Amino acid sequence: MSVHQIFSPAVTLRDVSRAFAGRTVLDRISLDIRKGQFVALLGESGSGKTTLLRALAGLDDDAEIQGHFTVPDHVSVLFQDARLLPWLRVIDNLTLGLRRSDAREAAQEMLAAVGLDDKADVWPGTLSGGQKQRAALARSLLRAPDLLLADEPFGALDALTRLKMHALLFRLVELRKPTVILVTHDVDEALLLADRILMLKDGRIAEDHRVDLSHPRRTSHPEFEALRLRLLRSLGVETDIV
Ligand SMILES: Nc1ncnc2c1ncn2[C@@H]1O[C@H](COP(=O)(O)OP(=O)(O)OP(=O)(O)O)[C@@H](O)[C@H]1O
Repeated sequence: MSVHQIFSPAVTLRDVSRAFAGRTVLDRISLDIRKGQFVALLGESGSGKTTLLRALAGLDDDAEIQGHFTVPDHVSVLFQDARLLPWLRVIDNLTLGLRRSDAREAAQEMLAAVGLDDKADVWPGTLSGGQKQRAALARSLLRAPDLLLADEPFGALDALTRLKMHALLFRLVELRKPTVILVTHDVDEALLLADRILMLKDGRIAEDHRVDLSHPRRTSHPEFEALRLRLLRSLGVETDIV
């Protein structure tokens, strides 16, 4: 591996701006994210997190984006709703569009990895919310993305299922080490999973924190708690009542 490969970032943004009807949402954002880094993107509601993610995912109108950004070739996107096609069985949702001869075997393995090995042949409509999200995660990771863009993937799940999904996502990401950008409202989720936490405010990256805590992380760790309070305050939460 050359020095260039080691240090070249997976994602770069240079003066990226996006406005809707003349109102600036992203304001000349410049950023480098290194390969394999797990980045959590926080920000108040309406601060532009989804807008930024959609731009990187190629889901926005290129003509409307100013500035320049680069992402790797293989990008997977995970949304809050699992977006499984209801007329395809779970395994066919996973293999849809996959061009590899062992697609079914690989999909079955991935389903096993997310604890859904017995659900391959059922219809998505028969799955619980957590199971759908696990299937969606399996579908994303089956594509072996270099970059995983996740927009509040666990936002609609109950607290217990969320915690299980955190552990699952962390375990699967550790195996393949894609670069991850996770949009979340949940400060604890960001602190439990991410190496780096970005705070979006007024269209800019207002804060950029490195999280050096080892895994598994404990919410009771003093550094965890200190950063948690700081992030909550930045999000406008009165921290004396949380
Ligand atoms: N297609 C659109 N047309 C007009 N305005 C838009 C469009 N998409 C987003 N916006 C505006 O851009 C701003 C940022 O929206 P965005 O969804 O990126 O915020 P967010 O940080 O992801 O919010 P939330 O945390 O509530 O999901 C909002 O004011 C929103 O109304």
